[in-house]
Amino acid sequence: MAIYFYKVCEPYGCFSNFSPHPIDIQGTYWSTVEHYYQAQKFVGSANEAIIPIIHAAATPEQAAALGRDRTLQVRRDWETVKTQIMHVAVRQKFLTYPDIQSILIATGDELLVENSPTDYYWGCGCDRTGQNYLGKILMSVRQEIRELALVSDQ
Ligand SMILES: Nc1nc(O)c(N)c(N[C@@H]2O[C@H](COP(=O)(O)O)[C@@H](O)[C@H]2O)n1
Repeated sequence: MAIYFYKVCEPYGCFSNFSPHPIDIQGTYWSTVEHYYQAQKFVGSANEAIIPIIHAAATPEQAAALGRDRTLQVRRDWETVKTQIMHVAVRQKFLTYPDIQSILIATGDELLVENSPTDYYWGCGCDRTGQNYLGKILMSVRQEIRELALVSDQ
C-alpha cells in the first residue's frame, strides 16, 4: 500500500521538506530542507543577495515564498541541478536524525508519495499523475541507508 504524506502535522509529516529538522550542509546550518532547497535556486545568480534572507526566514513557508518570488531570476542550471540538490538535502536530514530514519526504514518497500494537490514535479498533484520526485528521492535515500547499515554490520 502506498504511503501518502504532505502536511507536517499529519502522519509521516517528517517526510515533508517543511518538517522542523535542521541540516548542516558543508558547514552551514539550515532550519529545514526547504530553506536550503529554496536558497540554492539563487547560487551564482544575479539575485544571490536573497540567499541570506531565505536562510534567516522564520518558517519554511516564508522560505518557500521568497524562493518562489517570480520577480527574482533563478540560476541558469536550476532545472538540471534541482533534483540532485534536493537528494543531498533529504539524505542529510535522514542521516542526521535517527528517529525519523527509523520511520523511513520502517516503511519497507512501500511506495512513498508526496500528496501535494498543486505540485506535479515533487508531488503527485491533485489527480495523482505527478512525477513524485520527492517520494522517489525518499525511496532512494531509504535504500542508501539500508545499504550503509549492511556495510556497517560487516
Ligand atoms: N508543504 C508544502 N507546501 C507546498 O505549497 C508545496 N509546494 C510543498 N511541496 C514542496 O515544495 C517544494 C517545491 O517548491 P518549488 O515549487 O520548487 O518552489 C518542495 O520541497 C516540495 O516538496 N509542500
